[in-house]
Amino acid sequence: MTFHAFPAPAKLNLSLHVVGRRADGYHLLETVFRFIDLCDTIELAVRDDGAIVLDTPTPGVDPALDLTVRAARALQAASGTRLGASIRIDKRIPMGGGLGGGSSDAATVLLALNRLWGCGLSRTALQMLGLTLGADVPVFIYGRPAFASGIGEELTTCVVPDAWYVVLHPDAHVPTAKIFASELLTRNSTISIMRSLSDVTRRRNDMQSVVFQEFPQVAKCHQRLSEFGPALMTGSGSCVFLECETEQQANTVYRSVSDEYRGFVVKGLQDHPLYETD
Ligand SMILES: C[C@@](CO)(OP(=O)(O)O)[C@H](O)COP(=O)(O)OP(=O)(O)OC[C@H]1O[C@@H](n2ccc(N)nc2=O)[C@H](O)[C@@H]1O
Ligand SMILES: Nc1ncnc2c1ncn2[C@@H]1O[C@H](COP(=O)(O)OP(=O)(O)O)[C@@H](O)[C@H]1O
Repeated sequence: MTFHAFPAPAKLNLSLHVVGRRADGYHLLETVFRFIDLCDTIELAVRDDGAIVLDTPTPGVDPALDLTVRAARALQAASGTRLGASIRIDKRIPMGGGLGGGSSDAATVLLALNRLWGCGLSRTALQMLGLTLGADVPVFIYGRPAFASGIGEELTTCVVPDAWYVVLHPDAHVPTAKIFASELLTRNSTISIMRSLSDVTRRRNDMQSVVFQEFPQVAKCHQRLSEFGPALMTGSGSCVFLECETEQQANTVYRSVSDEYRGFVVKGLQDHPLYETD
C-alpha cells in the first residue's frame, strides 16, 4: 500500500464577533480566519476493498467518530466511489484549543481523497460537504485567509498581515457547544469586524469573557500574554495568542513565558498549503 502525505494546518480567529442566533440554535458569526504553520500530517493510501480504516486512532476520540473517517465516508457517499482509504494522522495541533485541528484534518481528507479517488468534486461542492461535518471545515477547503459570516461558511478572501504569533495553550479543554450555549454570551455584536481588523487593539473575541469565567486558568494565561501586547483567545479557546511583526519579537515574548506555559511560535500563512488556484 502506498501512502501519500498531506498537511493540515491550524487556524487562528484573528477576531470573532457573535452577531445572532439561527432558529436551530447555531450562532451567526463574523470572524477572520488565518492559517498558521503548525500542521498535522495526514497520510492516505487508496484501498480497493472500499473500507475506511484509521491506522492511528487519536487517544480520546472514538475512531468511528474521528473527523477524518467521517470526512472519507461523506466523500464516498457523495461521489459514489467504490474505493476506500487507509488513514494515518500525525497529530501536532492540540485538541480543544480553538486551533481547528479536527476540522482541518477533515478538510485535508476531503481535498486529498477527491484527488486520489478521482471524484472530481468542485471546491464549492467540497466546502458544502465539509459543512455537514462542522462549521469550521469549509474555510480549510476554501484555502485563503477569509472573512466568514453565517455560521462560518460564507467566505470572502481578506488581506492579513505578514506576522508571527506566540500561541499559549493553558491547561484546559474547552467544550465549544457549552460556550455557545452560555447565557453570558454576547449575541448581538454590531461593530464591523473588517474595520477593526487593521487595528490590533480593536480586535476582539466575544467568546473570550465566557471562557474566562468558566476556566480561570485561561483568563490567567491571557492576562500574562497581555503584558506584552493585545493578546486574544482563538475560537472557543483555550489557546491565546499575540501577533508580532517579526519572528525575533515572538521568540523573545515566548522565552519570557515558556517556564509557565506550554506554547509555540508560529508563522502566519498567506494560503493553505494545499491551496491551488482553480
Ligand atoms: C468557535 C469556532 C470559531 O471558528 O471554532 P473552534 O473554537 O471550535 O475552533 C467555530 O465556530 C466552531 O466550529 P466547529 O468546531 O466546527 O463547531 P461544530 O462542530 O460545527 O459545532 C459544535 C457545537 O457548537 C455550537 N455552534 C457551533 C458553531 C456555530 N456557529 N454556532 C454554534 O452554536 C453548536 O452547539 C454545535 O453543536
Ligand atoms: N482528527 C481529529 N482531530 C482532533 N479532534 C478530533 C478529530 N476527530 C474528532 N475530533 C473531536 O473534535 C473535537 C474538537 O477538536 P479540534 O478541532 O482539534 O478543536 P477546536 O474545536 O477546539 O478547534 C475534539 O475534542 C475531538 O473530540
